[in-house]
Amino acid sequence: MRYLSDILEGVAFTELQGSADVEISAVVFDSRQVVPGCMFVAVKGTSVDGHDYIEQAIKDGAIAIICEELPAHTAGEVDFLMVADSAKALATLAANFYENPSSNLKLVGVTGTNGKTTIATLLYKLFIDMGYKCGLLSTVENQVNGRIIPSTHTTPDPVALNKLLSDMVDEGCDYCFMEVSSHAIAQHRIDGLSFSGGIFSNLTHDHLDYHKTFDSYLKAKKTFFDNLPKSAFALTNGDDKNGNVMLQNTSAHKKTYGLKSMADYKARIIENQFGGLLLNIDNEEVWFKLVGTFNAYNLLAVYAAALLLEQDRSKVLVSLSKLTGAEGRFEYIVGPNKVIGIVDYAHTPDAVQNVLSTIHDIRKGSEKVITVIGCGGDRDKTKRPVMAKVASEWSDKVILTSDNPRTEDPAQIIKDMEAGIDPAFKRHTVSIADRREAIKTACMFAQPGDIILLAGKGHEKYQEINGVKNHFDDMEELSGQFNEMK
Ligand SMILES: CC(=O)N[C@H]1[C@@H](OP(=O)(O)OP(=O)(O)OC[C@H]2O[C@@H](n3ccc(=O)[nH]c3=O)[C@H](O)[C@@H]2O)O[C@H](CO)[C@@H](O)[C@@H]1O[C@H](C)C(=O)N[C@@H](C)C(=O)N[C@H](CCC(=O)O)C(=O)O
Ligand SMILES: Nc1ncnc2c1ncn2[C@@H]1O[C@H](COP(=O)(O)OP(=O)(O)OP(=O)(O)O)[C@@H](O)[C@H]1O
Ligand SMILES: N[C@H](CCC[C@H](N)C(=O)O)C(=O)O
Ligand SMILES: [Mg+2]
Repeated sequence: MRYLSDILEGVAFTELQGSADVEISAVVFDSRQVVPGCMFVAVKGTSVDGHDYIEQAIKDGAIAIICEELPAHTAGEVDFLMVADSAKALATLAANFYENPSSNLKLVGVTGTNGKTTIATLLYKLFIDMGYKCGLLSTVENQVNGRIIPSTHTTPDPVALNKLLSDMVDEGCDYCFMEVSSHAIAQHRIDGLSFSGGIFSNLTHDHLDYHKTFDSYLKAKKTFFDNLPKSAFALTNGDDKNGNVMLQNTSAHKKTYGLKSMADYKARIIENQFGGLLLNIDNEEVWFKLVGTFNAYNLLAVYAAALLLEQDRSKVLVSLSKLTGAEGRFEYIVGPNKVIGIVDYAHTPDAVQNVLSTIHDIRKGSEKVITVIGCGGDRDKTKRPVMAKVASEWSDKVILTSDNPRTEDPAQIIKDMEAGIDPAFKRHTVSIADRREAIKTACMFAQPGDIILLAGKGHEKYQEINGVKNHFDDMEELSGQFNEMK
């Protein structure tokens, strides 16, 4: 139990009706989760306004209400607190409720369009391998020192987030590595957290449905670095066009990594093959299990962050060289006739281009590349034609299919994709809305040694159609097909 007065610390409220001397059982921002004695925070959302649920929350037992506007009737035993921005207040309230767990951990946030899961997961695995107790908050899963907690978002809401951090503190964790999505920054999910470091991977086209313009997407990412404390490090990819923009207004220690530009942490690719990467990293040659130029960046970011967290350089390299990447990121299996099947989470134009150019770099000769790809429904529509264009130009055959159509018509999403394909590449393209059939067809097309890329769903274990998540797993489908081909 916590007192309202404790939870209000640092919250700039403009009006308080009632007494701050009451015990609060929970902080809740969804009326459907109200429990007796809780505080209900009314947040204006993208589809509805939490203020419309205040009455329901009180009926169900909320005893304190945080809101931007007072409802018409405020009589009764309930406390009302007015704030200028409920979403911002929610983050502070949640952190206070759980006694600011982030200040008892070394918390490192990773942001950027692509690579967040890979970098955060590698850091988690690395620090566990070096003997620390750690936490991980990622798209694939959350972990509290080895205990897996399924994740619903890349970055959880402030209440779930602080609860997870508090569990990490209770279990004696030293570090937490977390992904910081642009939605989370814009929605103040991470406000009030105390970061020891921030890492930027890259910025390319994604989420313009939500941020509207590339500039506001960039500004959201930059806010994370603007708000880092002086004691933290701000580590950026110096080779990315916007890498240095991220650090312009931060007061944290500025550090860079890169393969091309002048940087504090440098690496050079010596070998890039299916078996892994040989990097010259700070003048030492080391083999890593991950594949592709983009993973050279991810590995270098992890190496640099570990050094900034004062870890021993040679221990870091030894551990890092043993690690595999995150689930569903460039995971491959070899089928009959040496056909290679790759499952990857590329769901942006840049990621599709990176993964396909990697395949081109590492294939041995004239093997054909067959790509199965779709685009999410109810998400950025402008990336659809671009992803299809990139896939068609970098593959010998493309099968356009579904990837979580959500509430949209799968055929329309495929049409949006087809619009991006140059007529010269159309004859290499087929459209099969059913992803299972699309994967089966790719396997049928494959000649000995060919490479099949299943892009976009990575670790996901479902296909979301009309609000229903049906079990679907690209790797399971692929290995099933390979077994049938035997
Ligand atoms: C667009 C978006 O990000 N939406 C997030 C947002 O919901 P919202 O603003 O739409 O909420 P809303 O439905 O309008 O409701 C407003 C308020 O009323 C409350 N409410 C609503 C109904 C009710 O009966 N009672 C009630 O109290 C809600 O709890 C909420 O507080 O706040 C919710 C609570 O934190 C999130 O769950 C929700 O994520 C949705 C489900 C989502 O799909 N988000 C994706 C796009 C996202 O966040 N993705 C990023 C990663 C992207 C990447 O990987 O790069 C992520 O971090 O996961
Ligand atoms: N550093 C990188 N640069 C460009 N592309 C990358 C990079 N790292 C990974 N990718 C590509 O992007 C895909 C997603 O990688 P990852 O899951 O690590 O990114 P993410 O930023 O966590 O994505 P999300 O925003 O969906 O959570 C990978 O499967 C790969 O195709
Ligand atoms: N986490 C990201 C990627 C989803 C990838 C793809 N499978 C889709 O459903 O669009 C998002 O929410 O945009
Ligand atoms: Mg991720």
